[in-house]
Formats: sequence, structure tokens, C-alpha cells
Amino acid sequence: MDAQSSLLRSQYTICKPSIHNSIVPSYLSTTLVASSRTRCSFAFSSLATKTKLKFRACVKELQNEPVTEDDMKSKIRRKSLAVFVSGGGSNFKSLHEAAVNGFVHGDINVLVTNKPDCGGAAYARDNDIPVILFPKSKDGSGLSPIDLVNELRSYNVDFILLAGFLKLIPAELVQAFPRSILNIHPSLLPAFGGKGFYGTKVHKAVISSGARFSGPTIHYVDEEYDRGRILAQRIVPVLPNDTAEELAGRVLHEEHKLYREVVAALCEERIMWREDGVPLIQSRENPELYM
Ligand SMILES: Nc1nc2c(c(=O)[nH]1)N[C@@H](CN(C=O)c1ccc(C(=O)N[C@@H](CCC(=O)O)C(=O)O)cc1)CN2
Ligand SMILES: NCC(=O)N[C@@H]1O[C@H](COP(=O)([O-])[O-])[C@@H](O)[C@H]1O
Repeated sequence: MDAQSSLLRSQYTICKPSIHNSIVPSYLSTTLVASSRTRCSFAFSSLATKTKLKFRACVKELQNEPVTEDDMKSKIRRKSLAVFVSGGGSNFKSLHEAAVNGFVHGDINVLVTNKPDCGGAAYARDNDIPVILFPKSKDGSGLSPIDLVNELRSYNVDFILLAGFLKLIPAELVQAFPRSILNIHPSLLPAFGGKGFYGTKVHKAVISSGARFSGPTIHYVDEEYDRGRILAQRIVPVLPNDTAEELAGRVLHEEHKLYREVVAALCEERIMWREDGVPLIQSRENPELYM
């Protein structure tokens, strides 16, 4: 092993190779994660072109050349996303636009809904995104939980994003996609969450409580309503003469921005889990900062 590779090994925590058959020298055919300021983390893919891109990006980093966003994204696999809606789907549309314009390093490959005539489903059909009915409706149409898991697997779904979906996600789905299902809720959880707290009902309860602030929460989904690990929140003021509709509009505006930022971090693998189980988002600009 030459001096450079031994230096590399001394500075970095060597992890298990994520993918074999790389075309680069053996001492680089592993995942190296910098322990110091310059982070040079790369996992080589089995595709020569991607490996060259990743290797080039890492060498640029080691040579202290600026690494562009494209360099970063060329090292990370583009993610496959499923969105679940029950209503108008403004968060879904916002996320789809972010995926199309490149802000989110992923593709929304399937929409799931319990309301096939809702606005979100119409938008999906207009944009050639397959629509799946879940759960089963009274006439027997729609998928069972196991069939839905299998269907999502057929789209290679990495993450499930709930966006105004009003049915309980069953344990089969939660267990099939661990730490991979997010929900956006229009209050500062744990306040004003749980069964019965959805849509305008949430905002009416916030106003009635006299709370001075509200805002969206994005959290991981577990078997209960709104009890999963909180990942991100934003606050908005509750004004003295607010109607539920006015507060809803103020919160929804923040929801769109927050969900785009969180899903971008998710797809760029910038979610870190603290030892006590709290998930944190690593800043895109400065990897030393978390939020
Ligand atoms: N397993 C989970 N499933 C879902 C979660 C979750 O956290 N874990 N979040 C909800 C979204 N949500 C709040 O963010 C929510 C949606 C609906 C309800 C509710 O009370 N629904 C009614 C039925 C409403 C209807 O059919 O029109 C009910 O269950 O009686 C509470 C919270 C999505 N799923
Ligand atoms: N408890 C779940 C819940 O109330 N979700 C809320 O439904 C709305 C969906 O709007 P959209 O369909 O326009 O994205 C959003 O405000 C979301 O926070």
C-alpha cells in the first residue's frame, strides 16, 4: 500500500464496501468517510460511468477543488418516491415540481389515494403518474396492505410521503418501510394531533386554544396517528382575529417550503439519527450544521 493510501486510511473511517467490482484501485474500492472538515464520502457503483463520476468528484474534493452540486448528486442514487393523498394535493404538486426542476434528487413514480376523484389524483393522471387506490373501498376495488407493499416494491419505492392522506397507514406498510415513511401535519406536534385532528379541524382547535404560534410538522410515521419521530417544524403566528381558513393558508404556505427542503435532504441522504433516536437534517451548505 503506497503512502497516499495509508494516509487515506489513517484519516478516514473505513466502512464496508457498498458495491463491488469497481474499476478503481483496490484501496479506494470502499466507502471512505472523512472524519475531519473535508468530507470525502463515496460509494462506488457497479456502473463504470457512475464510478468515474464519483471517483472524479472525490478526487476533486481531496484536491480541495470546489465540488459542485452535480458532483454531489452524481455520487448519490436518485430516489424513487411514492406520495399518498386524499384531497387537493397542493403538497404533492409542490413536491412534483421540485422533483421535475431538480431541487429534489428523486422521482415521484406512483400516487396512492383513497379518493380516486380527488384533485391530487387528477394532477397525477395529467402528469402520467400511476394512481393506486388504497385502502380497499366498499365495492371491493383497491389494494390490501400486502398487495400495496408488493406494488410499491415493483416501483422500487425508497420513501413514502404522506401529504393530506386521511387514513391510518397499516402496520404491514410501516414495517415494510422502516424509517422511510414521512407525514406532514398542520400543527406543532405533539399538540393538536392524533385521531380526529386533520384539515380545518386542526386549525379550529389551535385558534380555540389561544395558542400564539402554529406551523407544520414533518415526522416519521409509525403505527399510530402523529406519534412518530419529529424531523422538522416551522412556526407561523396565530393572529387574534384569524379564521381557520386564514391560519390554514399561512400554515400551508410553510408546509410547501418545508416539505421540499426535507424531501431534498431525504433524497440526498442528509438525514442523520442521533443516539437517542432523534432524526436530524444535515445542512447542504455546511455538513457540520444540523437542524
Ligand atoms: N400509521 C399512521 N397513519 C397515518 C398517520 C400516522 O402518523 N401514522 N398520519 C395521518 C395523517 N394525519 C395527520 O397528520 C391524520 C389523518 C387522518 C386522521 C383521522 O382522524 N382520520 C379519520 C378518518 C377521516 C376520513 O376518512 O375522512 C379517522 O381515522 O377516523 C388523523 C390524522 C395519515 N395516516
Ligand atoms: N392530519 C393530516 C392533515 O391534516 N394534513 C393536512 O392536509 C392538508 C393537505 O393539503 P394538500 O392536499 O393541499 O397538500 C395539509 O395542510 C396537511 O398538513
